[in-house]
Amino acid sequence: MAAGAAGGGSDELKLLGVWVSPFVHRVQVALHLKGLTGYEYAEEDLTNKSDLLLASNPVHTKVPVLLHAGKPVCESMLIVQYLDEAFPGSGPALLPADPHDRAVARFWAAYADDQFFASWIKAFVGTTDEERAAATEAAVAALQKMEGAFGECSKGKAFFGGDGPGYVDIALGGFVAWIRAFHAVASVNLLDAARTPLLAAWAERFAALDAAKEVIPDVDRIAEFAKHDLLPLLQKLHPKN
Ligand SMILES: N[C@@H](CCC(=O)N[C@@H](CS)C(=O)NCC(=O)O)C(=O)O
Repeated sequence: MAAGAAGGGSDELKLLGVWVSPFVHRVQVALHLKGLTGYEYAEEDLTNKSDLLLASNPVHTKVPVLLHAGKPVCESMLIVQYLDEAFPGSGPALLPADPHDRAVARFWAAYADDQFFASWIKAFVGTTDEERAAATEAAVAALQKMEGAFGECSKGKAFFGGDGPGYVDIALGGFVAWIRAFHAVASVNLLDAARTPLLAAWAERFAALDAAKEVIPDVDRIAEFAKHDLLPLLQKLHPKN
């Protein structure tokens, strides 16, 4: 996929992913923003992982993995940082230049995973209504904190990264299509404009980016996956949970 003009050494890039993964979408959006669109994409079957995935990410055996000239980089947000460092001349910098702003951006990107996503996933996999409701509430509370972060990071501009999307936009933006799919499937709008007006407007802007439109699949397709395939897949991958 994603043929197009190979920019700055992107012909040496290979991405191992699955089409529906928000973590893979982060990397695809970052590659697009950097103009590194000539990479090779390999779709994984998580129930039958390729030897390349197992060898490239032996610790977690998860996607995304980015191979650059054959050398693997694992973990979506570490891959985004790597792209900034390995391809400084390609596209805009995704992390801020100022060291303190960078630290703040890394803090909120980690928060999106450790607080927002970690709570929200239980709204999908929770076994009781109470568990799922508590998880949804915790996910909303995390987004309310990120509403405050938006003001701090954007300094009144359109994105966490300022005038254009950056590191935190990619971190949270990777989840926007899934948040919309969750709305469709569970009838819960996590990005309600009454509760988090800045983030609700930001999500519209993020979803309208070419980089997002070109790499992130339709919400309906993700919603179908969430409805029918997510739990069986997770049970197959992690039978003891
Ligand atoms: N923290 C990782 C999370 C990646 C992740 O959870 N990937 C899932 C797909 S969405 C996966 O590969 N799961 C395979 C497994 O659990 O065995 C990142 O940011 O890259």
